[in-house]
Amino acid sequence: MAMSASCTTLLCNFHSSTVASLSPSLCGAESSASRPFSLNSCLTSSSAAACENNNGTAEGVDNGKDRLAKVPVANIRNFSIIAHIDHGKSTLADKLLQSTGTVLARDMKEQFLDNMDLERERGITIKLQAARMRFVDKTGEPYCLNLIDTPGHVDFSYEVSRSLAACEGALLVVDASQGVEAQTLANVYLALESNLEIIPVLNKIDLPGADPERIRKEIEEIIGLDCSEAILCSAKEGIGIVEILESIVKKVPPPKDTTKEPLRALIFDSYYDQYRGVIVYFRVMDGKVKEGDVVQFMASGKEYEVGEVGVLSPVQMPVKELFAGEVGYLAASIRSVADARVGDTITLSRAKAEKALPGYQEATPMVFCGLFPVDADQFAELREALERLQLNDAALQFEPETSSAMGFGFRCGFLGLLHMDIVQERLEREYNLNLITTAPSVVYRVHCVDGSVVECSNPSALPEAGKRKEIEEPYVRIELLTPKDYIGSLMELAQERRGEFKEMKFITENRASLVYSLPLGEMVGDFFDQLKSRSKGYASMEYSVTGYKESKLVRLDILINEEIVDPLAVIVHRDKAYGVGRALTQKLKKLIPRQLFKIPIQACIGSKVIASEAITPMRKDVLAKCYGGDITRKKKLLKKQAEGKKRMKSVGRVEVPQDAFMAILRLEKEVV
Ligand SMILES: Nc1nc2c(ncn2[C@@H]2O[C@H](COP(=O)(O)OP(=O)(O)OP(=O)(O)O)[C@@H](O)[C@H]2O)c(=O)[nH]1
Repeated sequence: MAMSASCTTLLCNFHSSTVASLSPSLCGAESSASRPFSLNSCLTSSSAAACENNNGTAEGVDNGKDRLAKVPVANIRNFSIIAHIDHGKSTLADKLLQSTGTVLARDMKEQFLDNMDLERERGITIKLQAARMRFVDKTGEPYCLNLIDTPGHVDFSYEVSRSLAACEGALLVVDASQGVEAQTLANVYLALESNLEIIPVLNKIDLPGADPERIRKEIEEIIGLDCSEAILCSAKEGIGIVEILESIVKKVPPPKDTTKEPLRALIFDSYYDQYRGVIVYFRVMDGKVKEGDVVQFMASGKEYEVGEVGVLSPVQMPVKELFAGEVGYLAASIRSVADARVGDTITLSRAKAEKALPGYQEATPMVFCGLFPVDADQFAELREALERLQLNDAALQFEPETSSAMGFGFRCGFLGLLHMDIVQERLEREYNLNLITTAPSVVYRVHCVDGSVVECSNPSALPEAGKRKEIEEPYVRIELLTPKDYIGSLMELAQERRGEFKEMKFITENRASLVYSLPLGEMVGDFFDQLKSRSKGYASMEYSVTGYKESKLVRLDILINEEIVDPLAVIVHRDKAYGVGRALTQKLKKLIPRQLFKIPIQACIGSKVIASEAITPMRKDVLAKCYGGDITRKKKLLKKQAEGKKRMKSVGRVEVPQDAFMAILRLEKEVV
């Protein structure tokens, strides 16, 4: 997966004074916001003369801060920051960049590494980024530190694992007022699998509720990590930052100098740049790579000639060559991120490595939904927008879908719900599309009587009852960490969602871990919201897909005004079908606006109606209260009404609003 935050945005975020400070020759260059790529082309010329490499060391542009000065491999440190969401990873990364002079404080937009607008708004890191810093330790020895940022959401754990595999060490950031959370655990396990040196950092010690001693013990008990030297830090106030840098230098081992071996470089990120093709971020594990080399991406088999290699400081700065241990980028006019996927190994085409680096996985979408343009004329635009997003996001899948109720649209596959949300939001925001989205569904495996097996991600396409032998659905192992007061309500939640209890452990006196096996289909939707609301925000969760299991599932069809509305069809467990049918028809009755005629709403399994409601006729006359007079006021009211109708889809003669297509996700209270 590669979500599409890009260095385009990164460059745009630079203040023109930063541009000037990077290279004197850039003074007076066009604003990076208006011409994001002018910065890079300028850097190409300024750096060409300055880059010289020998015996596995890196040398680059001296921009006045020696940021890219030459250091031996023994003085390189590659590290990551792992943390639960909101424990302060991005704030700490910002402070590390500032205190090493990599980015000047005055140019620092808060959370520099989270550079995509959506990330900023949601306060979460979706996309990984990397930055090279120069740090001189207290003995006066200069070091090159490469920070590889990781996304902080369960949807992207594969990316986390790849960026960790590119490092030798990791800072484990734990909020000193909150303690260990589910995501902390999941990430620590990933780091341990990659044999990383882990440095515990207790963040937010400035908060009145911080209790570093308690959290120190908690980490030791739960993770078994020695925390006697854990660093006390307040990323916000800049406390403990130098100690962290010293500790990285002291504890994280340097990369091995394997420059003489055939090239193997691990891709931990890539994004599509419309002018230069895909830009690949990688760590050279063995060998070396330079401009002009023909490289092969071992998983995709594609070969390209390298047009540029460089380092991230954090803007891209071309260098002549990158050696084992170094982190950098390359551009090779690659057409799509699918050719250079995260986790793939880059090797030289003329001197191939025997084996690719371990750990590569294809991205498999887990959640699907239908996207339909409200205005049928926007179908071509939607296709183009999806194609453009896909250039940058190898995990996004889509194929055309036709629905009798909705017309032409696309069935799209995503890694998880966050991924789905982001893609939808980008389509609407960046491509100005007005979309109707159907409720998310998982992929069901249907065994048919004729012996065939059909994978079905669209409830309305589920084979007829008579043709099916059994249906399997994906299951996840879910671990919930919660204060003990909420154990009861979370167990209730898991049981309502057909969870099978696996184990419960008290990880400290007050906090428990609950493990369930749960159908993924029950988790898409509002599970996370429910978890947060039932635990007053204190519980956290982590899940991984374990496989498929047979379930007694049925397809529930919804008829509005006697017409089947296929995007409203849902696959539910047989025991829940009546409750869901009743709740869904009641909910739709509330959501669909009254019309001039009576509208029956029915829920059916096959031809059997299991619940029905009716919307009584009435015309909503927005002008009813507007006696006489002012035409402008009337126009305003009518315009408002028309705007409200924008996100509606006509199904036959009935206008169905967007909310109705998501009604299934908000039924919990109603379903018994
Ligand atoms: N009081 C205090 N607040 C902090 C500190 N560090 C971070 N914060 C705040 O905690 C919130 C979350 O910080 P982020 O840096 O965005 O957390 P994150 O771990 O990067 O979150 P994701 O990007 O979602 O993974 C922000 O409001 C920060 O201002 C700290 O040392 N003290």
